[in-house]
Amino acid sequence: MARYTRIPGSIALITLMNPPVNALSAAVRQGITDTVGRAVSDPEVKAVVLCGENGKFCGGADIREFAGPMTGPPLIPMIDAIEAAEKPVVAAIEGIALGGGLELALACHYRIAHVKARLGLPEVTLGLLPGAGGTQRLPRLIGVPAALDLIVTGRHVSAQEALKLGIVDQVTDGNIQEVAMEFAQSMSATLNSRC
Ligand SMILES: CC/C=C\C/C=C/C(=O)SCCNC(=O)CCNC(=O)[C@H](O)C(C)(C)COP(=O)(O)OP(=O)(O)OC[C@H]1O[C@@H](n2cnc3c(N)ncnc32)[C@H](O)[C@@H]1OP(=O)(O)O
Repeated sequence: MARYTRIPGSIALITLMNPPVNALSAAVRQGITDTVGRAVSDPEVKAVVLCGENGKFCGGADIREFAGPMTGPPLIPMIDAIEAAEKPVVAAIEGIALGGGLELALACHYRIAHVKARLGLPEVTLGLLPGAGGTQRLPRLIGVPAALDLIVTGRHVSAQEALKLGIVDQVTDGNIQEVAMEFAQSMSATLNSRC
């Protein structure tokens, strides 16, 4: 599931809700698809913030659904729709952004991480390769050698290392949602002043 909240000041806050790690279950993918569509089509919304409930952004694919048939919206079109949104979309990364969770964040236009967050593409530890754009978006963002290191080792990086590598735009020890919403607001103001 994903909760949609309209924040005064023209921000839509989308919160992933799937305890314990807000993994991308069929219901979460459906929730993201629906709420992003709602935010994009609402003329009052100028920017979008994507976050996870209970201090965790997203743990990636829901490993509890691996045994069954795939249901719900596929991941790639959902992620591509975020990248294609004509309003700034900011990922507010707290706790973890792993696997498909990091791929989701990479499709956002900006990423803000809490200082204690960890990011990574651990697919290789499951015998997989990142399949939702991570092998394209990460090298474009940080270069091939650094991206390859993360993809083939599956190691997690701290928020500070992610900042140094260029995966995230800002690190904060403050309230991640408030910082991300302020950032989104200023990005939308900058974009609007240029139009
Ligand atoms: C539809 C998309 C299809 C494909 C593209 C995407 C592919 C991927 O995303 S592959 C990557 C999937 N994610 C992972 O491999 C992460 C695996 N988890 C971890 O590394 C760790 O659990 C953690 C770092 C997320 C948390 O570690 P820690 O704090 O030490 O806690 P636990 O390991 O004890 O886990 C707590 C709790 O969370 C459950 N859990 C963890 N990850 C997932 C997940 N991806 N899906 C569902 N549930 C997850 C874990 O089982 C524990 O549950 P219980 O407390 O009930 O045992």
